[in-house]
Amino acid sequence: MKLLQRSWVLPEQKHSTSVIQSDPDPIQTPETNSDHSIRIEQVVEPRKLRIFIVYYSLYGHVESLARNIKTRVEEIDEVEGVLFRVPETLSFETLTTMKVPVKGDDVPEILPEELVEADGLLFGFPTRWVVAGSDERGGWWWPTGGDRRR
Ligand SMILES: Cc1cc2nc3c(=O)[nH]c(=O)nc-3n(C[C@H](O)[C@H](O)[C@H](O)COP(=O)(O)O)c2cc1C
Repeated sequence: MKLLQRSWVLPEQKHSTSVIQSDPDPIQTPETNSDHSIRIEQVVEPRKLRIFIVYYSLYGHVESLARNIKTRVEEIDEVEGVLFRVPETLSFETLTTMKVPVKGDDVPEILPEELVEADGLLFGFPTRWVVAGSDERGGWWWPTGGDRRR
């Protein structure tokens, strides 16, 4: 479904907007009113709700869960699941010693400050000695600082 968005842009840059349902044909009609306000109508695609699925996974189990969750999330109409990795903080030597499989590059990394771009958040972290692994606790999660309140 597409939406027809009507905007009135006044000389002082003020504008009011109303959104109503419309047929699928795009329309874009700039007009000037007697009070010099400009009327703009445009058909817009309603944006899907974006749920960020943010995970850390050494051996792939949490990654597998995250990919499954993305599939399930996208069974909901107008919802998109977007996968993100927490950046790796372990060195290449440590990863090799721990026999960690090489990760694919189809899932981008995310920075804490980018979390606010999501409409919803789902996190997946493996348990390490009863708590979330230290990558999530120390290297990534705490720097979100004030953003956690948003
Ligand atoms: C060093 C280490 C410590 C772990 N500590 C715990 C723990 O305390 N409790 C638990 O249930 N699982 C623990 N696990 C198991 C992992 O949390 C579990 O295997 C998880 O699925 C691994 O996820 P990944 O394959 O995505 O890395 C530990 C695993 C490792 C390697």
